[in-house]
Amino acid sequence: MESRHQQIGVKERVGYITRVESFSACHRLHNKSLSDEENKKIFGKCNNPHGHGHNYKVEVTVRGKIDHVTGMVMNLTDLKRYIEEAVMIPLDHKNLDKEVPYFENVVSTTENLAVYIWDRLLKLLPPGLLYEIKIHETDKNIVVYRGE
Ligand SMILES: Nc1nc2c(c(=O)[nH]1)N=C([C@H](O)[C@H](O)COP(=O)(O)OP(=O)(O)OP(=O)(O)O)CN2
Ligand SMILES: [Zn+2]
Repeated sequence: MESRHQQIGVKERVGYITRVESFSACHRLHNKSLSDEENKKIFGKCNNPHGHGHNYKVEVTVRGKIDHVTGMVMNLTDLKRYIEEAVMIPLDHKNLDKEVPYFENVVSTTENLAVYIWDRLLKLLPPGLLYEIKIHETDKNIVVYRGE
């Protein structure tokens, strides 16, 4: 069904808005179902038993219609609250493998971190808005996940 604005010929426009947050965490790349030798071979220095840390930067992008009344896809203040709940509270200053139950049996790669964040945000955001999670693990290592 056409909205009132479509009926009177006002063009519907779609926008993408992004909120960026940073958090610090430590981890170790290790798969419990593999031997120590296999883990060492696959993950190399990142399998060091004492772990290592990152200052992760997360970019959360939502996509949706720009509302004619508010001028917004969604209020960035609301997005900030959702990211606080889905990302900052569970992950900031945490040992991912030991303090985040999800990673007990899931290797804490940045790909899996992006899936974790996607799944948590999907439960909080209004339906159909979440578009992309981009994580900068380092300045050189960047992962994108779009829910596929
Ligand atoms: N596909 C993936 N590969 C790797 C991941 C990952 O999450 N997904 N993670 C790591 C390590 O966690 C590691 O911290 C990255 O190390 P490194 O490549 O050494 O990081 P830098 O780019 O900062 O190092 P430079 O020495 O400056 O190149 C490994 N692989
Ligand atoms: Zn790492």
